[in-house]
Amino acid sequence: MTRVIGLISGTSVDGIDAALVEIFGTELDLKIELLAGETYPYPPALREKILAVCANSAISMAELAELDDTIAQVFAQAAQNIQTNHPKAELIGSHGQTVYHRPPQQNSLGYSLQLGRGEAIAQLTGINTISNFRVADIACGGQGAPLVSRVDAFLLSHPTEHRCIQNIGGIGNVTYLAPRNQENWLQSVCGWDTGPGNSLLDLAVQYLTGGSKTYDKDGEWAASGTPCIPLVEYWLQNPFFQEPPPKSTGRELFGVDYFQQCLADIKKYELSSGDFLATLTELTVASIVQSYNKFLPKMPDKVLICGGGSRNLYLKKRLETNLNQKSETKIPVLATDEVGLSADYKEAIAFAVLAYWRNQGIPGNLTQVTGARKEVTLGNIYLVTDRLRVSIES
Ligand SMILES: Nc1ncnc2c1ncn2[C@@H]1O[C@H](COP(=O)(O)OP(=O)(O)OP(=O)(O)O)[C@@H](O)[C@H]1O
Ligand SMILES: CC(=O)N[C@H]1[C@@H]2OC[C@@H](O2)[C@@H](O)[C@@H]1O[C@H](C)C(=O)O
Repeated sequence: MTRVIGLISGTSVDGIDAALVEIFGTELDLKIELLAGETYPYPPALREKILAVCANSAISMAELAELDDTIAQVFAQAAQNIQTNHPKAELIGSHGQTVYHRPPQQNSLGYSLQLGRGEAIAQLTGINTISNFRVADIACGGQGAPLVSRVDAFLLSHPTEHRCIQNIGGIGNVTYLAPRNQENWLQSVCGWDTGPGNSLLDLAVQYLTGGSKTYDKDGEWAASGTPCIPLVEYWLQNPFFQEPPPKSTGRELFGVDYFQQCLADIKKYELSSGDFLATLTELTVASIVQSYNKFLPKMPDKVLICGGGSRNLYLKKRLETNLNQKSETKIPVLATDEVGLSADYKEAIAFAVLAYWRNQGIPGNLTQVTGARKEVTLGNIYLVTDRLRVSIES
């Protein structure tokens, strides 16, 4: 057993998800025990700065260095806090904070930058730390995302059920899992970014409330409105939604500029604020279901949702309705908690597992998901215990 801390702050930039887990086995026998899970909100000024950088505001190299170190410090503090009243962890897997993601183009590699450098976290915590998970996959021509699919496969596949594991964070991403009893089940895993999760919804709530609210709690505001389907159908014409996998995205596409365009588009319709939020929710839901209909080998028996959007009751209801519009048999939408894996901390758990695999030389990517030429171990290892130095001193 290895005790590992997983750390991540995603595209919602709402805070650091920390998970303290005990990990057993390797792949087919992989098991995890969640000892503690917590979200540590960013200080408001730091969140503002990160969101500005994510929205492409220019910063100097000195400001970039300072931001990288500040994020490393708050990540290190989260690692210390999550261990309170628990035995010390042996390893940290830190995703860091994505501030820029550029999928590979025709003849050029992708690029993905996560701030909160692992070498600083290692020194601040005194715990061996693994970070920078995306670059090895990108160097092999991959998208560098989504990386949770291999972890989903070994933690959430079922002997006989076809499952979709749908993350609804700032951005949405899916992993399709064929039954484990099926021959070559691992090779038949697929996955991709589906498009906006909560990113546009959050921007809309912040716009409508002058910043006094940052999200639509439980989807109550959207539930008071009616989605404008013609607008959703117009937005779904965006090339991203037609693009076959492998594909990844971020706030670079579904961020502030896209939101401003949505605002301009609604001017032609007399939408209430509830209608506007219902319509943005419908875009998230319709982009998910359309990608299943277009790119899955078959529709799943069950959809398991995770990420903050899994708490949005209106979104969950609309997803279930949309999924079952054409389906003969009812496809239930459940939170991953229902199958024993925390919907809130699944991504943090995933990076704990990816670090654990890196430490054992086990690859972390699935080439059929990211499009990388080969499977590779993911992450840079930063050691604080140097065996050589100990042997010289002793
Ligand atoms: N009770 C709730 N009701 C509705 N929405 C919620 C609720 N709690 C959280 N959310 C939504 O979830 C978002 C945060 O989700 P999450 O932490 O999964 O995003 P993330 O991990 O940063 O994104 P990504 O997975 O794209 O990196 C919030 O910004 C909010 O929109
Ligand atoms: C560059 C980046 O941070 N991408 C995120 C984003 O947020 C959701 C989706 O897009 C996913 O592909 C990815 O993160 C998760 C943890 C992943 O790599 O699986």
